[in-house]
Amino acid sequence: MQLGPHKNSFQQLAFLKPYFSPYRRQIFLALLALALAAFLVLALGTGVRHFIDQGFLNQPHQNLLSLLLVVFVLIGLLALASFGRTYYVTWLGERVAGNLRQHLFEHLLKLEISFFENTRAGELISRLTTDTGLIQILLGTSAGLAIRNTMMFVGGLGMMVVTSIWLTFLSLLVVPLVILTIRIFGRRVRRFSKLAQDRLADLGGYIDECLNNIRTVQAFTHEDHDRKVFRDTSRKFFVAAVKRTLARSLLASVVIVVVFLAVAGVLWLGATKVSKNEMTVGQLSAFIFYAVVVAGSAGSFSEILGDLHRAAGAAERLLELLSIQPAFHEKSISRTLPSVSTGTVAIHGVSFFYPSYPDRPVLGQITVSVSPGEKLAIVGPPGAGKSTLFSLLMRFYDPQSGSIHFDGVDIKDVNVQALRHRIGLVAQEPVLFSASIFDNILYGRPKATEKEVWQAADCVQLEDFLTTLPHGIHTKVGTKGIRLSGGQKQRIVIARAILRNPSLLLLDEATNALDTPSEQAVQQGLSHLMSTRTTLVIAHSLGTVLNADRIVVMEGGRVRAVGTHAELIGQDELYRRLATLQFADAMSLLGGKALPDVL
Ligand SMILES: Nc1ncnc2c1ncn2[C@@H]1O[C@H](COP(=O)(O)OP(=O)(O)OP(=O)(O)O)[C@@H](O)[C@H]1O
Repeated sequence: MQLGPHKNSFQQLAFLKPYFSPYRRQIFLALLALALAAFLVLALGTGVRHFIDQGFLNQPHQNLLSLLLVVFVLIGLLALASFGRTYYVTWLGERVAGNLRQHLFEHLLKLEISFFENTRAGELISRLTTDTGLIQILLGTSAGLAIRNTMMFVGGLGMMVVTSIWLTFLSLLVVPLVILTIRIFGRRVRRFSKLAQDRLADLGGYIDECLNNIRTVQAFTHEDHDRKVFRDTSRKFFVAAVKRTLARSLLASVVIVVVFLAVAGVLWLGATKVSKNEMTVGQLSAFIFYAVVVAGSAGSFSEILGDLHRAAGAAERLLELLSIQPAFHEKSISRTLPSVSTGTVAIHGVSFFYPSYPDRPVLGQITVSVSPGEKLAIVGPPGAGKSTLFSLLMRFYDPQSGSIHFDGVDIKDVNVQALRHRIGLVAQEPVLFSASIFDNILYGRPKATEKEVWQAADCVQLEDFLTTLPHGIHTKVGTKGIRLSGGQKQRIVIARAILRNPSLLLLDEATNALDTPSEQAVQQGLSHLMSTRTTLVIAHSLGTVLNADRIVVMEGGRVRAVGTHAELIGQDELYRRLATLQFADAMSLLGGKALPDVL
């Protein structure tokens, strides 16, 4: 699934509405503080008028002190209101952006595997951090400014009318000019904002891929190439960001020039009126004060609009993510798994192609049944579809035809998490998180006790290794377990599966040689894990196929033969070839005899 373009408009910001609903009290307090701050600024204008006309010009000694006192009280209240405004508006911005981020992350966790195959993690990280950051700036700063300035604009305009209707009329002539400027430049700001954000996401994606594969980068001395690609990508972002900033700066400066030219014109007209005694100095001063307030508010709208356009671009990108439907709907759940799990699997007539390659069938008419406690080995040449079968059992994908039953129930009818809860997948490549060994094992069943974690670690003979570590089982393994050897990693992921205690084990067997103590421990761990549950194992070693109850031979997405090792060696040409090629080393070691129980 590709993240595609979306219609861009301020209306998209409306998706934020539900995120505000739990915070009515804070919204009320923020609005109250905003209204009070705006009212007080406007009241200052009247203060200025009386200060000049009565206090300063006419009776300087009588009223000056009391007027000054009133102004001080107003300023004190203004400080209080400004504090409330800043605090509550910022609080709301942080809270809503945090909740949005949480919602997006939860949404991502529900999306199907194929989405992540087509979207780079770095791009998603950029959306979750930078884009929600832009929304946070809008809500935590710009929205407050917008409301305050709207109040000041409307209030200031009202006071201008009260002070001099004629001068107000003249001042308003400038408004259509301002609106036109905003429309012309605003569109450009929005376009370049989206572009800059897209380029930033590309940059994030590149950093993510490069740093995650740093060993390959260094091993292939790819640094120079990566430096160049990064510089080019970075330059594209810079160009887009500069275009955005240019459009934004032009918007701000043109609006400010237009507005303040108008103020200067009004000042000149007002001065003429004062000289003709048609207006008092106090009135003109108050008018100018209000005109500056109104002009300042109008001027700041261009800045706010810039933020709004940037946030609209971010909202568009976040909506693209949110509009992607999760793979599984609760509505499709019509059955529950039986309370006692036997681990039976019945695959019937399953055909499948990957959504990204609809013309390339990967599995065709697969029918296999696995009884409770049975060990079924799957063998076949590379690309036969063995791992794909595991992906279908895990419901990472759904087959286009046929059905898969687990514990007697069609897996399409049950809750996908309940299904996965009963399955333990041990992948060929051990996946570790940058946490301690203890936490990596606990990942299998987060509610397990410490004793149970230790028991799982004992099953894979981790004890000796743990004593060599500075913090024992609580030693951190580094990013992706970089500080551990391949065998140590494998033992930890097996311990994790042991702790999970699934009724069905899907094991993509590691191909490592079996001649070191570490790998013997891996095999013992696997043997412990397989002994008490239904197991499907993609087999790469002779030991595994010999110990399996049955072996399925796959080729080109189809089941070619099923039987025991002895049966297949006699009957199936491909199996014979696989056994002689793939298991040749082990067979030659034993002179062609069966291996002792290693599993
Ligand atoms: N995510 C994917 N998207 C598209 N095609 C895929 C995907 N994963 C695997 N394939 C294709 O599906 C086919 C079967 O792959 P699969 O990994 O199931 O084979 P396999 O038998 O497990 O191979 P191996 O033994 O090499 O691991 C291959 O042709 C592969 O290219």
